[in-house]
Amino acid sequence: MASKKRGEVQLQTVINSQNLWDEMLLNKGLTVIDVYQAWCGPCKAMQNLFRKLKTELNEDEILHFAVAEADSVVTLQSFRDKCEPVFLFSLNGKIISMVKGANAPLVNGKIIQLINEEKKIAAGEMVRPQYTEIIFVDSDTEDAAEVQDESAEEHFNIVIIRPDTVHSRKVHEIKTIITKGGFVIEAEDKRRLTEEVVRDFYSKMADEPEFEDFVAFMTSGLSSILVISQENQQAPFEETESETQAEEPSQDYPELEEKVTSEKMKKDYSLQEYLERQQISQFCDVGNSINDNKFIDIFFPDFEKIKGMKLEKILALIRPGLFKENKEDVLGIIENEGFKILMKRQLVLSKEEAQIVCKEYENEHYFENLIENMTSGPSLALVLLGDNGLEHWKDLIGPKSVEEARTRAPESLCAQFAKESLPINQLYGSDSLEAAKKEIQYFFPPQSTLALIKPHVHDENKDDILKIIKEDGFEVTQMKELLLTRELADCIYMTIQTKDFYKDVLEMLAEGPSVIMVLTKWNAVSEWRKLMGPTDPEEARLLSPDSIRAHFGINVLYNAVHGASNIYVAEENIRLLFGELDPENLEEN
Ligand SMILES: Nc1ncnc2c1ncn2[C@@H]1O[C@H](COP(=O)(O)OP(=O)(O)OP(=O)(O)O)[C@@H](O)[C@H]1O
Repeated sequence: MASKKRGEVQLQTVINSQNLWDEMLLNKGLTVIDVYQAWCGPCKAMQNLFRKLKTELNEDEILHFAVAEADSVVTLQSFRDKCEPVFLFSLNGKIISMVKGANAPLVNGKIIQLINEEKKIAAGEMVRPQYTEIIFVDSDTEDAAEVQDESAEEHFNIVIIRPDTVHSRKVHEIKTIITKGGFVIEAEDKRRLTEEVVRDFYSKMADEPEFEDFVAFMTSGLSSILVISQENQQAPFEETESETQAEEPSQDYPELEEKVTSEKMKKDYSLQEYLERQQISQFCDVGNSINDNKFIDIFFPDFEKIKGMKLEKILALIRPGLFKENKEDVLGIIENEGFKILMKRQLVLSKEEAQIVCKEYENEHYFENLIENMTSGPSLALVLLGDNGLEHWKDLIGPKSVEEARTRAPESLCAQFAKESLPINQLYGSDSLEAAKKEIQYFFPPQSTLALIKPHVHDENKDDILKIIKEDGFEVTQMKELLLTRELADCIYMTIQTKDFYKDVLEMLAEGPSVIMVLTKWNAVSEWRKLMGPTDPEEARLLSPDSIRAHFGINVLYNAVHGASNIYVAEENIRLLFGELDPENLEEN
């Protein structure tokens, strides 16, 4: 190590015994520990970064740096005889993170993130996150793989598609361009961003003169949020062996930073670069990878569960014979198999409809009989959503004929629920995803309704209501916040203008902005009225306890939500508040 100049404050505490390690754990705040081997010394290249951070952050009370010799500290025995540098992050005595390799940008980002969090926690602005403590195990054992290594973590990018782009219905187009570029959309949702989230996500722009207007714009309507990963992507920041070996202790930090940064930029930048090349970067914003995990937690709390899933929507049909006798058994099996029933419709098929769902039997001698049977009583059409839904449903229902099912797939629903009257599978499923799309459109033609969340509903309850709406299979096609003028209120509440209580309704609407939405789903007008529940929340709590008014309504005036009374009013109000909507591909956005 270079000799210290007289008077120079020591940057890193040296830990070369277990006692000193235990003492270090008593540090308040964050301690960044460079674990080194006696034969090669600590990572000189990173010392410049630490020096810079120490000066810039000026947080000596809560930011400490240390070097620890793996051979002298029992706790660090799993790091002995390794040539790769390792950086540990100890927060108030607990090792909560680790970076392998001299990855300057990652270490830099981690320190800034943890120090900012410590400051916010001290100021009472945030609750301390639940970090998992890293327990070191001998690297020769299999358990070693369980140690959390930030450098080898999977990385995902958050992309926010701006409200004006969602409003002009370009989301589908943008998603198609993104997937054509080899990127995978791991999760997506549409929501109105809160001011806090916008300020945090776009914090780099905070000093720009028009930032306040930008915040107002970004919170004005629905944004579309995507989590993106790149197929076959090498984990970002993961260094190859040659890169690691090239990092000699004698190297200068600026060169190293440049090398690692350019590596980071190359991988991290590719999505941004691709969006720019495709000329769509003005419609959407890519998060910075240091914060992306935090925003994934905010937007998709169950991301760990859904990532990697191939959620597919298909049309399924329970034919008349089975519907009549075993409907409940089959619905139970469907739910047990992990499918979500998005829509359900009991209908007596027309001849034309029966031909669609019996196409695979058109050359069979019993085809005429089959069509007759199919049109003789009610069937149940379902829209199912499931992981790998298309194949899963095909496997579950089995072959198209009972004979084949009995020999080849006796466990299948076809064999289990065979009816002697017809030799065919009593269950139908779409043959491909393209066919599913067409069939769903045919059997469940989308309809739109106007919905409103009234001004008295608190922000957190608005989010809960939106969640309920989406879980009920509605697509939130449009959304904005608006203070309803007398003129607009008169149009929305045309039928109650002569009632005594109308003046109370006007006063209630004038209390603040309402959230105005276009909700799209099959039979949307009546489905939304069903989800809202009876006008009076008291009655709702008795008769429809799961309804929105039962949960969020206070009294008959402050009853949380409104819905158009019929399709004509819905269409007229949507036109008034949002202009003409393209009826094509309503579910595509
Ligand atoms: N008796 C009343 N006193 C005060 N306000 C009322 C009363 N009846 C209805 N309202 C208010 O007027 C709104 C419109 O009344 P309407 O009879 O059309 O009920 P609705 O169709 O269930 O509700 P909405 O039209 O809001 O979906 C109600 O949502 C409620 O806020």
